[in-house]
Amino acid sequence: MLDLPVGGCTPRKCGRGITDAIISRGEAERIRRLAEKGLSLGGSDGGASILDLHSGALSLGKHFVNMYRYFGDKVRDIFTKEDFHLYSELRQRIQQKIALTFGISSASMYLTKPTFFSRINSSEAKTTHDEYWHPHIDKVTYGSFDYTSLLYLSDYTEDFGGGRFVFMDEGANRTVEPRAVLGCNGGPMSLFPGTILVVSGVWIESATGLRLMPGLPASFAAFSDLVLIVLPDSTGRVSFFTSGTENLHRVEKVHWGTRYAITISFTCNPDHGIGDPVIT
Ligand SMILES: O=C(O)CCC(=O)C(=O)O
Ligand SMILES: [Fe+2]
Repeated sequence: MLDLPVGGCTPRKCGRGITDAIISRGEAERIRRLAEKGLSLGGSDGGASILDLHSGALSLGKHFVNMYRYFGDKVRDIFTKEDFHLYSELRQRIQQKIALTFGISSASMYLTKPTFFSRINSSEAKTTHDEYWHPHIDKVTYGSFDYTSLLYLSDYTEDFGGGRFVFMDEGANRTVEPRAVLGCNGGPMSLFPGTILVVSGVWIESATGLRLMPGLPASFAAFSDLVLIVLPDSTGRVSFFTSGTENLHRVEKVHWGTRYAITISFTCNPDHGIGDPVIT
């Protein structure tokens, strides 16, 4: 295995990308069923539940349990080896896509924690864990992240309303000292042509080339060149970005229905790396 220093991984250019071309709808639906099975064992009393196959963390009421300990053999009955194999396969594909886009070595990035499924509905928040809508910077919130990816597992307007992902560029520019920029060594921000291009909308890479994201208002470009609102027609879509202050973001409140996604995160620091989950 190629063992590059962090120099081959740490973002030199900050950026964002979005693609529908690496994970099929069918694969996304299969992985959503895995999430549904796992989350059916628990679930938050409020609107936001998580399931982390790595640590076993599962929302339950107002708390979390380790589902591997709490449910024991029952967990082994509901997840199959194929489920875990698919999870690992999709993770690898996303990792390779990020490496290719940012010009780094896939072997120099490591999966890190937390990497988790999220299920959000419109129930009222019961604890702060249910408050998923706050603007945040992943590297600040989670520490080890260098690259964040989000795999969407349900469809905006079909399965749920509200719940769009929003990059908050103006806020980031206002509140962040240049010196405090994390993660991209002060380098420029890239919106990758061929992956994402914000001129009069958001262009998404698909199996047949580029296509304009459906469902955005014609007035979208008037917002700002850099504020992206990512979601419509989303099952199987992967959004990925550098995790520093350049990518301050939030999720709108979900108004109806249920929204599934998975946050898959990568670090350049091998000490913070984690392995794929295994069924024991
Ligand atoms: O689900 C999303 O669209 C974003 C989730 C997020 O921001 C996070 O997990 O840090
Ligand atoms: Fe985030």
